[in-house]
Amino acid sequence: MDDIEGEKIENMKIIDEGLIKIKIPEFDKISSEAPVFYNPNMEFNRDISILALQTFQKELNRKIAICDLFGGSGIRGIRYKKEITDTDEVHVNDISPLAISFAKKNAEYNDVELTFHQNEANILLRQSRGVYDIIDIDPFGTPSYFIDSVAYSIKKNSLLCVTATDTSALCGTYKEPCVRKYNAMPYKSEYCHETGIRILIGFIALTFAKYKKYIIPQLSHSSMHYMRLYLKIKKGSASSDESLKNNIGHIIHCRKCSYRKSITGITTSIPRICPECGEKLKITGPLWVGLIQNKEFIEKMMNDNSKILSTKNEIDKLLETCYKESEAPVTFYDVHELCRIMKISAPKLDKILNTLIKEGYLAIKTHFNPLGIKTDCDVQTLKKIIKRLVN
Ligand SMILES: C[S@@+](CC[C@H](N)C(=O)[O-])C[C@H]1O[C@@H](n2cnc3c(N)ncnc32)[C@H](O)[C@@H]1O
Ligand SMILES: [Zn+2]
Repeated sequence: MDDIEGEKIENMKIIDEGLIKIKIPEFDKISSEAPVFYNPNMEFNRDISILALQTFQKELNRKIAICDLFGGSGIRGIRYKKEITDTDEVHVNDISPLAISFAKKNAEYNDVELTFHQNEANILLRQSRGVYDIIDIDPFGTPSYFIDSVAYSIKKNSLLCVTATDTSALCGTYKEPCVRKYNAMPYKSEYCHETGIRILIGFIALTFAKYKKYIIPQLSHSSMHYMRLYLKIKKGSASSDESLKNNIGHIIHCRKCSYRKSITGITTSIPRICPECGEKLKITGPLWVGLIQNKEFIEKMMNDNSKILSTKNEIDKLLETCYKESEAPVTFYDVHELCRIMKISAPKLDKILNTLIKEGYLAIKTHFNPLGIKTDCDVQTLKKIIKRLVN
């Protein structure tokens, strides 16, 4: 039995992850109601983070200070300290006194020295401007409440890692929460996980611009129930203006014929009627229409994926797809959705990909959807190609 925060915790269990072991209270189900939050399904997220943070540290080529702003059991911060070489300080924060007590015990248990804060995340960020090279935000649900404080607090030439688990808002299951939290109109299309991640990135970019800071996405992925971003942060008013001008825009989509297009610019006029079939268009945004993957950064992560990570194979697969996606066009076609519109049965994905490539088009798989194709081929030509393959 352990005595933590004056409470006797009857049933403890030991979790073995990466190079560490932590003790947490026994729980029946993963829930924000648990006395201390731990989600075993997020091991993949933490493993990728180890790789991304190590890659960033190597690029900086000096010791780095990391803030794990929503520490929970401490597992993330402890792993960062233990598994990333050349960390300087790792700070772990959580609003819950019980979580911080567990995190402290777990740090001792793993023989690592960390700095602990028991604070509301916004308050810690406002009090620690310019301190951290990396800030990791892994809250319950939306990160939107914390983005302004991060934008104020974070150093230039730093890395921001963001998890969002409110995918139903970002993907447009309900419109109002997305408008409220991200000031953007979502649309529940077959590629809504991509527009969702782009809404999140766009919201961060627009918030950061107030502080003359801008973002360069390094790796963006939608996995299981969450979205995760790794963004480099730079500073400069002219570059922030330029970044918004080139990367913020809207996506127009026709429900009837599946035509879609990304429109760059905040004040650019947006067509309302589908040029292909005359149907009224759906408009998503404002969102990030620029690149969401960085080839060089991902390549470095791939080359570095030699650490002992139990999700290594899944990481390899994701990184390879994101690497290929890095220069692909915005949005993708879901082959089954196109075939549903055309009322035909779907040919094999690889058959379509190979035909597109043979005919001189770009054709790439996407991590967002196993049935998705990113291509520069227009939708009407793509439909003709698919029809030809079926006949
Ligand atoms: C999703 S969990 C973090 C999980 C952890 N990063 C991991 O990898 O296991 C979110 C944590 O944020 C804490 N929290 C919630 N609201 C907070 C706030 N406003 N400021 C700081 N911590 C907060 C909760 O107590 C909880 O431990
Ligand atoms: Zn149309």
